[in-house]
Amino acid sequence: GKYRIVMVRHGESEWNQKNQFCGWFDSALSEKGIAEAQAAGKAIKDAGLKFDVAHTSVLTRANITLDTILKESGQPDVPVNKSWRLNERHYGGLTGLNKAETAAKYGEEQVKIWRRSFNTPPPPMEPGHPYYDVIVKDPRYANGPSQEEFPQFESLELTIKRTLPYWNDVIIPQLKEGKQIIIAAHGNSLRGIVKHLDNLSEDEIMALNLPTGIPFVYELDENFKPVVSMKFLGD
Ligand SMILES: CC(=O)Oc1ccccc1S(=O)(=O)Nc1cc2c(c(O)c1O)C(=O)c1ccccc1C2=O
Repeated sequence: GKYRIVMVRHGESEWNQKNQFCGWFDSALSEKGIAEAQAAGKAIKDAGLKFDVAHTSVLTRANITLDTILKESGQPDVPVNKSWRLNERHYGGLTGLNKAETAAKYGEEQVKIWRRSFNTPPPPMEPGHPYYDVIVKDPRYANGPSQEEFPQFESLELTIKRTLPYWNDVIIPQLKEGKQIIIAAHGNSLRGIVKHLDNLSEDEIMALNLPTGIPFVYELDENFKPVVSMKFLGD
């Protein structure tokens, strides 16, 4: 196709390891997550993929995944653009809870509803929540979102709604300039891009769980329609 773009979901974080909702909390990569990022870098190197620019969220687990990939593939100086719009979904008041705590606090039925809902949000993260201040006051959000539009929770629908402007207003123009791009982001922000590219339904995108640390390639035609969808490296 006329255009090609590489994307990768960051590796396991320390909170993933404990089955805790992470969302906008800045959890580090676990040892396994670091190893996944190194393997991703090797796959990129073996595929001979070179980039002019890289995009990622403002969350460390995605940033380190990207840095590791760029270093492992011998291109440490690729300029990196960070945006909150590529952040993971904000799990609101569930942030930090694990499976048992979530079920204990809200009941299995509510969890089942949340799991299969595209537009039902989790409860808000209110001031006083253990992670409210560390997230809302993080200087990384100096360039947005503004205090008024700062999310206290996100449904998958809301996550996709704030990720797609980045695709349309930043990525597409750079593709048009002929730039080779890699995006290192999160399961739900990448779902937004994939749903848009492949015109997937709400149910189809909710059924898609992108694997961590395995880069995938899209080849797009002149209208940015996929001619190759989600080709995983190493396949
Ligand atoms: C694999 C796993 O243990 O997932 C966890 C982790 C923390 C809490 C609950 C669970 S669970 O086993 O109930 N599974 C589980 C639970 C949930 C979700 C989900 O995708 C999922 O897989 C959501 O997307 C989700 C989205 C928005 C609110 C709640 C949930 C939720 O409660």
